[in-house]
Amino acid sequence: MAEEGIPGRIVIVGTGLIGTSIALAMRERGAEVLLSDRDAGALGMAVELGAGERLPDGPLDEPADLAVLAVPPAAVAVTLLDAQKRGLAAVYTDVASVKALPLAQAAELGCDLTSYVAGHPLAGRERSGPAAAQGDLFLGRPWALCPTDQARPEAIQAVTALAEACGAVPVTVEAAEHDRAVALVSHGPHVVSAAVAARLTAADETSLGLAGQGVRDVTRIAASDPRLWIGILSANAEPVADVLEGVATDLAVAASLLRDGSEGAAAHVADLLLRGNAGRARIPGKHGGDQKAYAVVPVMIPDRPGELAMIFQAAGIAGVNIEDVSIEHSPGRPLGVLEISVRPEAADKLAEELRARGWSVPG
Ligand SMILES: NC(=O)c1ccc[n+]([C@@H]2O[C@H](COP(=O)([O-])OP(=O)(O)OC[C@H]3O[C@@H](n4cnc5c(N)ncnc54)[C@H](O)[C@@H]3O)[C@@H](O)[C@H]2O)c1
Ligand SMILES: O=C(O)C(=O)C[C@]1(C(=O)O)C=C[C@@H](O)C=C1
Repeated sequence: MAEEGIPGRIVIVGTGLIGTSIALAMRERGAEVLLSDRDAGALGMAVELGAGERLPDGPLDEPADLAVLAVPPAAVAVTLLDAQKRGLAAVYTDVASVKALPLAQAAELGCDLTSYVAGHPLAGRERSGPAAAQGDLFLGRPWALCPTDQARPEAIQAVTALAEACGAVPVTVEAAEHDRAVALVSHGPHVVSAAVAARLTAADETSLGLAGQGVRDVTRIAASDPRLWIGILSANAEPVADVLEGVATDLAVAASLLRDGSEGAAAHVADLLLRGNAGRARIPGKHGGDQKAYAVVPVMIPDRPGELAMIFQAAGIAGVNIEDVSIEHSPGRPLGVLEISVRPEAADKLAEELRARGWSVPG
């Protein structure tokens, strides 16, 4: 039974990262979720993850409260038209990272704009597909809503309730203003991250071997799906180009000042760094609660076959559920660091079990 005040029956079209994350969040609130994707593999995996049931091919016995279109920006308007023709839901929303173009396309195709409220959760990951989905992805994050003048109040209310039920903070903003804003805080930074990461394609082994956390932080989002992102960037081309030109100017000036080498030049470069400090400080903290915080147990692992399996088995024997793992390799070294994320209350137990079995667990 769905909690009161939330859309109780939802259709999700597009069971990738965002669609499946919304589905998981809404399932946790007791909603009935019907899933659809043109990719049978993505759909099957979302169902297996417990995100919901398959949407039947034929008509529904009664329309769902809400349909969420979690498809790439270029597919939003056609998907909306199709969903409305099928009468899938009383209210429709999407999650695309750009808003003005899909809205214009929806109007051009003759979609019903009274039941449609465009949306965009400002939360995501550098990985695509249902396997990367997380039910707590949206906790405390802004969720932009861009209702047109034609949107019915009940439609706005239903989409607001979806965002809130996912733990996000709804922010109403006009579509063109949204697109300029995300060019600055999301799309521009994405290209800058890609440009920094692209320098590494020609890097030699010595340089790569010296990579620390700084370059990993700056390039995390450069690992994202280029097909999705070219669609986002080209649908928001002018605002993104404006941001990139500003960044390019700062970089060109910094390069020429560094070559100059004088004290005065260094002071000018320092000015860019200070502006960087000031800009970074202006990014607000998240509005609400944090995503689940896990404790990380680091384990030094010898580069030997079967080592990971034995560690996972030891965690199982200790009764500790592993939430996530990552491996830090030091190129050319016989040891790596396995970082095991577990619930904070389980961290000591796991560390003790692993130490007792001979592994080195620093800290
Ligand atoms: N990735 C992020 O960080 C992020 C964050 C917020 C919003 N968004 C937006 O969310 C949307 C989905 O992105 P994602 O990261 O989940 O991508 P994804 O690639 O993980 O998932 C997209 C899914 O849509 C399906 N799809 C594509 N066209 C379809 C169609 N016509 N009908 C049915 N299914 C279709 C694909 O098969 C895929 O399973 C995009 O519009 C994106 O701009 C992405
Ligand atoms: O954190 C990430 O990996 C993201 O890509 C998230 C991010 C962002 O730039 O904040 C990217 C695009 C989306 O439209 C919304 C969120």
